[in-house]
Amino acid sequence: MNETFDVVIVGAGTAGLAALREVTKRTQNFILINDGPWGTVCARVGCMPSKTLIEAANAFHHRGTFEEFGIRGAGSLTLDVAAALQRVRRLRDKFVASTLKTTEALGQRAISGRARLLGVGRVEVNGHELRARHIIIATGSSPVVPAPWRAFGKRVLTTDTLFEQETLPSRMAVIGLGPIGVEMAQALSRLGVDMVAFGEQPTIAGLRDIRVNAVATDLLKHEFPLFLGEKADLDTADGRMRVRTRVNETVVDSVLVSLGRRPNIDNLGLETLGVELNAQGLPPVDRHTMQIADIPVFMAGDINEHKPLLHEAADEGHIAGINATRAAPVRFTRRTPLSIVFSDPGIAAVGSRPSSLDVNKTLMGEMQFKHQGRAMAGQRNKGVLRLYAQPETGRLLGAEMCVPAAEHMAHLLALAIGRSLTVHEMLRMPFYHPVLEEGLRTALRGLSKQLPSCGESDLAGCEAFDAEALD
Ligand SMILES: Cc1cc2nc3c(=O)[nH]c(=O)nc-3n(C[C@H](O)[C@H](O)[C@H](O)COP(=O)(O)OP(=O)(O)OC[C@H]3O[C@@H](n4cnc5c(N)ncnc54)[C@H](O)[C@@H]3O)c2cc1C
Ligand SMILES: NC(=O)c1ccc[n+]([C@@H]2O[C@H](COP(=O)([O-])OP(=O)(O)OC[C@H]3O[C@@H](n4cnc5c(N)ncnc54)[C@H](O)[C@@H]3O)[C@@H](O)[C@H]2O)c1
Repeated sequence: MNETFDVVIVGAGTAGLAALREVTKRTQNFILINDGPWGTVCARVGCMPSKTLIEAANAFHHRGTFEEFGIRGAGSLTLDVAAALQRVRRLRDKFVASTLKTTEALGQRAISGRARLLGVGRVEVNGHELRARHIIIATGSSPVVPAPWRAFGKRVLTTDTLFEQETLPSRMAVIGLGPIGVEMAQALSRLGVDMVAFGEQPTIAGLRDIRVNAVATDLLKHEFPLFLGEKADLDTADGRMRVRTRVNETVVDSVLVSLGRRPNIDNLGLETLGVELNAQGLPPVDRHTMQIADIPVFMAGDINEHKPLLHEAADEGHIAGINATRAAPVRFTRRTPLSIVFSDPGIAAVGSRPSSLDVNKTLMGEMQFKHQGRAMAGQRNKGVLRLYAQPETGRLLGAEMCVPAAEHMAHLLALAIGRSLTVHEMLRMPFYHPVLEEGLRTALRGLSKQLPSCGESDLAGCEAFDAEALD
């Protein structure tokens, strides 16, 4: 191929597909290159199969609430693990098929192969050199597995292999308690695996608020042993796999390694771009344009390590796709930070993180869900929600939580924070009764008490009854 393409997109994950959508609106002179299976990490081995497995685990786990509801016979319910895993793969295949529709229609403009950059405007794939006016790099990330651990073969699982299992081992360890470790350790435990989990940090699931972290870790510890604050390593004891920390050791059949993910940059040729690379081997990327330095190369999605989340990858592909087809890049305002971990209760963080706020200059509001009426009715009365606000203006800055319906609460708060709403403006919103959001209102009222009071004719000043049935 001697022609020069307007755009070459490297990587057909969520970021690459979002870029493709924008590029195809502006030019048909493009190439999309993908190494390995098509269908995106999200649909194949990420968000979707993990959430499908979690749903099965939670459905079975809820039998533990039946007796209290007066439903008898829960003790005789059994789980067909193989069938649950088959369902994960069946749905996974549908999810993957839905992502393939766009790329299958591309014909020769979609190339399977491992791309390597040869310089600005030059990409090599399958032994051929392609020329491009603009390049979008969206090669994603892969699970970190320490080299010595690979010697354990199939006994070491990652989320790349977990959903392919026909059945589950009896005893497992999860090592690494970021979002993936927490979600999978709880799900596997609820599916009947004898679980033990290890995290190097004192916090789990990316939480920064130590009060929320304390509640979240305590809730998980009721389900399986959790060892925090120590790095774990693997070795062998009498031919069996052993997980060791400085203070603990335990023998398991298998390990799910969730130590984090590293950008797919091996042999990608980033060094040929003529820009300085950081210690991780990554170039500087402007998160408002997705451009690398001032060269016609863009980098979107998990590869750039900004925020390895699906909606951020999609936004970054969108930005890169538009900017790779323009003479001068447009600067985009990024969205309010939002992350959700699909544990039960859910864990979420919105807006400014407590670690970035001056605690002496920030108001804190808190709600413990133990006494929240609607949560009690559904046997979901666990967890804590914490809100942060600016004292001078009463503006809501951020929130962290481990509460029932965290995913919905977090979206409501993201809207409020994105619109710069104040505590009193939020308290003017109607709160239906009885809903879990009344717990959010209690936390807002806690903040309101620390602010100058609103006028007598203002419904934001309507106070709590301090009664489980009414708040
Ligand atoms: C288990 C798990 C659960 C998750 N759950 C959630 C969740 O609930 N919510 C959420 O927001 N996020 C979640 N994520 C994160 C989310 O899946 C990612 O942020 C997102 O998929 C990243 O998309 P991407 O386009 O950057 O990369 P990918 O989808 O990984 O796409 C990159 C593509 O580039 C290809 N490639 C790599 N190198 C080359 C090369 N040299 N040449 C050509 N092609 C190449 C890869 O093979 C791949 O096909 C989860 C991730 C995992 C692993
Ligand atoms: N619900 C979601 O949004 C969701 C779900 C899953 C994944 N993701 C995305 O995928 C990314 C990767 O997730 P992750 O959980 O694998 O990575 P992570 O980097 O968030 O967490 C990995 C954890 O493993 C710990 N660790 C590393 N080495 C260790 C050792 N030897 N012993 C014990 N602990 C060790 C680290 O300290 C860290 O806390 C996340 O950052 C997230 O953006 C999102």
